[in-house]
Amino acid sequence: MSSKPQEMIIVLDFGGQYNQLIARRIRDLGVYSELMPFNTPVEKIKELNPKGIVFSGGPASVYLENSPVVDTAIYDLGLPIMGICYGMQLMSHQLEGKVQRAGKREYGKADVVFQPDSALVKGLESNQTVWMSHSDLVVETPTGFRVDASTEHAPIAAMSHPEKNFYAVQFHPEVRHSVYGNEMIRNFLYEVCQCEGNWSMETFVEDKIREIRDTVGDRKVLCALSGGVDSSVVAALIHRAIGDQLTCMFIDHNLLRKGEAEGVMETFTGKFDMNVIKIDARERFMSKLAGVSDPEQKRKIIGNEFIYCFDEESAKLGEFDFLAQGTLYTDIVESGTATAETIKSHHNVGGLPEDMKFQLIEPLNALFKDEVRKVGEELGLPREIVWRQPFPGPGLAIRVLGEVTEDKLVIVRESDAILREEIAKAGLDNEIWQYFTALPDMKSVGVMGDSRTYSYTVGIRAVTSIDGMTADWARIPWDILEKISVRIVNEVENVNRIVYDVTSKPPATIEWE
Ligand SMILES: Nc1ncnc2c1ncn2[C@@H]1O[C@H](COP(=O)(O)OP(=O)(O)OP(=O)(O)O)[C@@H](O)[C@H]1O
Ligand SMILES: O=c1[nH]c(=O)c2[nH+]cn([C@@H]3O[C@H](COP(=O)(O)O)[C@@H](O)[C@H]3O)c2[nH]1
Ligand SMILES: NC(=O)CC[C@H](N)C(=O)O
Ligand SMILES: [Mg+2]
Repeated sequence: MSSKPQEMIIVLDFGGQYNQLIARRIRDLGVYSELMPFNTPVEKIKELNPKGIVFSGGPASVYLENSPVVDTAIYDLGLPIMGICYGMQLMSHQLEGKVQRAGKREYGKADVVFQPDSALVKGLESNQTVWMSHSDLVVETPTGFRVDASTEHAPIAAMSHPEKNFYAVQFHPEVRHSVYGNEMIRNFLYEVCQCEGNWSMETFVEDKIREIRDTVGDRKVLCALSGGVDSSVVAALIHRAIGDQLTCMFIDHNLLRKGEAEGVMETFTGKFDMNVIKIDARERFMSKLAGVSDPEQKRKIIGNEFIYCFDEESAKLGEFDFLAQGTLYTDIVESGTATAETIKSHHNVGGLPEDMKFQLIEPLNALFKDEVRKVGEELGLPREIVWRQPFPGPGLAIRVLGEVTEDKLVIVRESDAILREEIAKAGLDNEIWQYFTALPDMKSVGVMGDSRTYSYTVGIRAVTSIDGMTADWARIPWDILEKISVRIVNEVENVNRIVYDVTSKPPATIEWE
């Protein structure tokens, strides 16, 4: 499901770190935008009928063999194009300008001077601070292009072909350090692409509802419901679209937090007028996980088992052609794409079995968590669902490092419950984005009641974030950490040591597996 009835800007992805931010900024400026692989066929682009295209940054060098390129037919579509960093270099290279390695690399802030009549800086100051990250440079513009801006080390820091509506910048307008970056993107959207700006969460909801109705017709949809933000929003959206053609299925795989199974059923059967079924799949997940300790293998087993479970259980209820999931863009990019490396296979993307028969409905798959929360608010979902902390589908299985056993699950479940209780008591639950305990496969020596212990260490992880793509460790006050530590060691058996994870993402990730 990716047909877009509205104005759209396509961002072609050349593998840069900030690419997802480009699409994000464009949406924030009121125009729908999606990131797509750089090799998306021109035919597909034409079909989507975008108002313009952005070429993103990326780590490659255009003058080397096998670097990613676009089909040159793209330049003949008559569409505005904006090239950013690698995107600028590519435009220059393919239109027969010249790119070479720079004498001096530029990383970080740079002062750029624009020609005041460039469309990108309409209404803005010509002297600006921008953020650079490159070691190659355009040294000759292609025929018909003009130089729009320079920095000390980059005489061609921006260029354009105004008749063709091609614009290119060596710096990164999508990052906040580029002071007028957002305004330059706005100028590209509204001055160059002549967008109207008809995208908002409200129109997003309307479009998705229409799209779901068109796709589903009178058939039935099974929604994988975890009670988390994403699947709750998906369920509400689909319910609005097709009413009781929707059945939600919540799986208890024995990897849930304390009280979660009961809590989710209570919320959904009490507050919503939806069909929600709980499946007890504790046995089957545990038996499949027995003896497995590799994180990726665990994730794939869980992803597969989810689908087999949905398949078998839904067959008992009738015929379901569609499976709806709360997949977000983050899940997709971390699972690995044509250009992005696999960081971890999210169960709902990289963990799906090849022989799956359902057709997927994933209305949120271009969005980030904070955008999904806005959709949830737009749909009128209760605060406690919209602002719930994320909980991964593979659940406690990726918080018990190595092999998952009942004994170890008890330790994470109980310690997590204490952590959550204390964080709530301290009133920190709205400030901290996600918080949980993890059980590294590690024992150490302690002394309790004059006796030697040789027991497990529990790790506390708490992070602040906006979208889960990057995160910082939360500065929980020491006295609260102390309370949590004392309670866990006293109340959870087989634990004699607590550590606090003080790494951000990157270089770590939020979950430990
Ligand atoms: N226990 C479960 N039962 C049924 N479906 C699940 C379960 N856990 C996860 N899923 C499915 O996998 C998807 C991805 O999980 P994920 O944790 O990213 O999203 P979420 O649980 O909806 O939201 P949140 O990120 O807030 O936890 C869910 O949206 C849901 O469709
Ligand atoms: O549904 C999910 N299925 C998964 O397989 C999965 N792995 C990580 N997460 C959640 O994603 C966010 C980013 O996690 P990481 O920094 O650990 O990659 C964090 O919020 C994680 O809890 C998952 N969610
Ligand atoms: N950030 C980028 O897009 C870098 C592009 C190119 N590899 C350079 O170093 O100049
Ligand atoms: Mg979840």
